[in-house]
Amino acid sequence: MARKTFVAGNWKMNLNHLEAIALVQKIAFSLPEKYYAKVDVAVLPPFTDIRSIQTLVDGDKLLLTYGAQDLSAHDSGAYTGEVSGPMLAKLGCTYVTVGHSERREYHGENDELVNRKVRAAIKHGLSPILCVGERLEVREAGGHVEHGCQQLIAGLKGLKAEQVKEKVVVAYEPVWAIGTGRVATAADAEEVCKALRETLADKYGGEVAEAVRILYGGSVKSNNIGELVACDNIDGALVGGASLQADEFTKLCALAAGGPLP
Ligand SMILES: O=C[C@H](O)COP(=O)(O)O
Repeated sequence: MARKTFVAGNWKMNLNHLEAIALVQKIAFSLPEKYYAKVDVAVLPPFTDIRSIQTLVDGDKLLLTYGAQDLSAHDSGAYTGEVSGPMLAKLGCTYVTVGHSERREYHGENDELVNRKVRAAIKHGLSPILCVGERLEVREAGGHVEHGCQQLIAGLKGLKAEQVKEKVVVAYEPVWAIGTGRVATAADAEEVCKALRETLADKYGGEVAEAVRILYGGSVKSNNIGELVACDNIDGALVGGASLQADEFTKLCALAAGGPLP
């Protein structure tokens, strides 16, 4: 079964709820419905924007989906500042990124916590977008493939093959390519994405490995999305900066769908 291309826009800590509405409206207006047959499109805004986007998507019956950038490992309770899986599910979120390198680096998230968050997401019906990827020194030492595969195994610990197959999305994001304009070559990205898929096959079987979508993230733009999705093991992109501009993001999604440009 062919995997459907997936483009997710990680807005990071940008755009208030009014700006969020404006951006989603522009994307919805610019990307005709026919493209959604070939590409799934999601936006991942800050928590404060999600209710507004839910209202817009439901009201206008938009085909675009949405999710969050993080969730708590806990369901509820005395965890000041945290947002839980049940809260996100109630807001109609489909996806939640887990283990983004900015969470690992600035919030001290380790593989054990990332795994608890992945399991929390699945428990509440959300699809975790599990982010893995190496820092520059790891790549320069030649440890990038092993590093990504280890993070993948640790992040999925305790999950059943069926849960991985049905719910998990993997994003390979080399830290040195995020927000730097320094995109990994398609061959660099494919090398790791292929190894991630082989790791899934070893652990969960070929059927699961063939079903799971593996995205590349790190300075993806309309001028490089084509060569990335042309790779056998790259099923789309987790897009940061370029997802904040409606024209660029729309163009990128259309190209991921195989074109033509709208
Ligand atoms: O989650 C998205 C990635 O961190 C990539 O961000 P970027 O496209 O701005 O490099």
